[in-house]
Amino acid sequence: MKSVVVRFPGSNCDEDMYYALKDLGLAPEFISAQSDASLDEYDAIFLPGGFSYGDYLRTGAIARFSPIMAAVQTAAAQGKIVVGICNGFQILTESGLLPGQLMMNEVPGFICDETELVINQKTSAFTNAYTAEQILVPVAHADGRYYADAETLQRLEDQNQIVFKYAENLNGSENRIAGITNEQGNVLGMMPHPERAVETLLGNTDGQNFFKSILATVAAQGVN
Ligand SMILES: NC(=O)CC[C@H](N)C(=O)O
Repeated sequence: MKSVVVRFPGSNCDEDMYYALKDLGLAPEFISAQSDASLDEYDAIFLPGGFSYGDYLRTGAIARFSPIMAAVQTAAAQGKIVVGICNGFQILTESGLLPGQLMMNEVPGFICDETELVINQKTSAFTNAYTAEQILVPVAHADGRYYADAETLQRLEDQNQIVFKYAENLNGSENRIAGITNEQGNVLGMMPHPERAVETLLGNTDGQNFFKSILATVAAQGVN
């Protein structure tokens, strides 16, 4: 398989993401958000964390107009794996690829910590390799409070689109939501950072199975 990490002006988790993908066999490349190239050659597309366009206006609100986003929309519609971590999640909601919105944390301020996540959907494209009920994953955000209207929240619950929930609600997210997919299950956004939990030397490998799940999903689609 081949994967790609999209670099926006202000991305700062792009190298971490690239390292995790490379280490775990997802064969990444980088592409600039300013590119209008096609993403046809890639099986999975990753929008990393950071502060695209300085978080001005609203997080992700400017980045979603980047030239590359047309190809990201196409890839998502084709059923390819599209992942947005943290600022990437914010860009995906602003793009309309995922429902809802990321708002300022309930207690305003930047949270930099590790947090327990409940794996709420074990069979998703992003969690199928996990056997654990909960995993420990780093978080680093000021605008991580997931918000959607009651009808949308009910639909997310009913259609099993809530993949990760916070064990303890650290930012005031509705329904303790930490990560969701689209209806088709191929586009995922999450605020915590699995790419920062893949290295024994750094003391946490709970993120590895996130990437192994994607590898298994792409392999099941018939891609080597
Ligand atoms: N680590 C990140 O991606 C930060 C996301 C975003 N800029 C926020 O503070 O909420």
